[in-house]
Amino acid sequence: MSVHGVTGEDRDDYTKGESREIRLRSRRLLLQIVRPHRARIAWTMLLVVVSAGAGVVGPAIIAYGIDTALPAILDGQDWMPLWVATIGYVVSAVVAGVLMYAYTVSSARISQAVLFSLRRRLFDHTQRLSLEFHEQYTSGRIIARQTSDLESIRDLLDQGLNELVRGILFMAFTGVAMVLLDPISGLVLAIALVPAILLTRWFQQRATVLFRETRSTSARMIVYFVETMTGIRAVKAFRTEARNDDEFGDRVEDYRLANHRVISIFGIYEPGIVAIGAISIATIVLLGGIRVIEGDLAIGVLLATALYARQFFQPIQGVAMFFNGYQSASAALEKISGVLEEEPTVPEPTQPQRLEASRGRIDFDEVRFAYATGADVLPSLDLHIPAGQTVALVGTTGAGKSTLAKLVSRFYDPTEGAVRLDGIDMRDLANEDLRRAVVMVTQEAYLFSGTVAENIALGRPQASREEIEGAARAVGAHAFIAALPDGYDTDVNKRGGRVSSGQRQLLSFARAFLADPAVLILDEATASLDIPSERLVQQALQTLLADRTAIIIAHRLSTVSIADRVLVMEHGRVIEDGSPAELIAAGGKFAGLHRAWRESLV
Ligand SMILES: Nc1ncnc2c1ncn2[C@@H]1O[C@H](COP(=O)(O)OP(=O)(O)OP(=O)(O)O)[C@@H](O)[C@H]1O
Repeated sequence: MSVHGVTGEDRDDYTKGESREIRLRSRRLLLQIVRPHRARIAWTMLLVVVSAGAGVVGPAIIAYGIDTALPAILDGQDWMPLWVATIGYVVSAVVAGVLMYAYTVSSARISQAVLFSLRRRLFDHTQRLSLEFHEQYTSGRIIARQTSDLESIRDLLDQGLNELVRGILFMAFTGVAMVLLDPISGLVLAIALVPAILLTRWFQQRATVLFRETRSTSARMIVYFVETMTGIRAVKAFRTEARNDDEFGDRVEDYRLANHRVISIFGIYEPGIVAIGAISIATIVLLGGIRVIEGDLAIGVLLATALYARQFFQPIQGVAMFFNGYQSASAALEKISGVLEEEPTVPEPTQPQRLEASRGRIDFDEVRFAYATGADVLPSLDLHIPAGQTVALVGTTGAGKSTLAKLVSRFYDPTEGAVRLDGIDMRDLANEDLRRAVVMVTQEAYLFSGTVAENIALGRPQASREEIEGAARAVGAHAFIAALPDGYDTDVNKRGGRVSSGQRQLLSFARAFLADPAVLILDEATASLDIPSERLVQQALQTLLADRTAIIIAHRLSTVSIADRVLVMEHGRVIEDGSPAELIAAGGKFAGLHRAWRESLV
């Protein structure tokens, strides 16, 4: 099975080769992102090495103070060594502090830069991917990639990595200082390290399982929350609140239990490490004390080794925690690298043909089309639409009307045959020209956050305010916009800026009017409007469709009357094709539909 891109993302039964492929992919991504910061990384490493070194000399200076500086004063009134020890201690502490500050700032800069570029790349790339990808890879998963996945990488970079590097260096330097000062105490510490490592391994293994459980229970909880709230209308309509409460309660309880189990292993691990530390300090003090009494060890060295032993175990928990953060961050990076590996299924041509001013002729030449997941939706379509014609598509649900429209907008490419605009195969057409020539107005008439004017201006970003108003007037939207609290500057998401579904349609018509494409595809909204709104929308439509090629997926038969030509579709084939009057006269399927509609009106 393939693990390319997002395929197999939800599987947890990867073979060794597949896991390796995924690991390599995310490592490649990491290297690409980190490469521009090589110089800063080297500098940051230098800072942390020197600061950890400076942080470790303190106890050694104390040993020097006690064993050398104090006797010098007592024996010969020589205060110099004590001054050296005091100043040395202060200087090392200040140097360690300043370098630590520089290290923290510098490493934070790197992690911010890495996150920033990852975030941007992910956004750019996801946006560029074709509709086919988005129709399969749900928005919930895209959101998870941009939020929780990036956050777990951020956590690792911000805290985990810092602690790991600093902690390991600190332990290494402390261990070396210990061996240099007093090899016997160093040996005690080395022996104590064995149970500490065993305990840490046990903790890590348990924690891996338990942290995975907290992540998946939390994801289940969030998914349920999002699903319920996005489907709030259905929840209200079917009164499912109580059942949802129970379901959500179960998920919260699972999450609580998972957290509880995590806390209980911390309850064993942390005191365990403290106890190992305490026992090793006691042993060092006991063995050292005996040697001090026997005159084999200086008292200052004993104190220093005890201090070293105490600080030796401090970073170990941070290091253990790093590996947990690392696991979730690397899983996140693997998923993100999968999304970034996806290629647009509708690629831009490498040598695009330019089409400065499209006239709007559309040809389907022997087109066969099937979605990646299924059988032929359009088995064989030969359709020619001259420039300027208004074509209405009617037919049963699932007949392939939207699919035909998606091919004209080049959201998909045909499986066989070609779709041409003014004789040019769409696959060869420059993206920019295609987007200018063909505009699709979808059913939901989506409004982005921003003002009414900004929403209309999406059709042509450089349009002036006069042109925006002109477009609104042309489609009959000016009157209601002017009545909004701030007119064209009303925020569509704020109170008072809420617009009705008919008004929403008029705004999307104004947007399309401003874009002024040669070909307009319109997926008519299914929601029925009241009669005055419907009349308004019909009038707006007539203005919008004048002088351009139009393909309307007609859900309202009233719309069909303004079409030059009607195509009746069934199972991906055009079964009737002609002007509305011709089809009514022919007495076929359309005539039947039309009769039923006429009768429903009276
Ligand atoms: N993204 C997709 N992936 C796989 N199959 C799809 C996809 N979109 C549509 N289909 C299938 O293609 C067929 C045609 O769908 P299409 O949406 O073109 O029909 P339609 O005529 O527009 O229907 P409706 O009037 O209900 O919108 C259907 O059988 C549908 O299940």
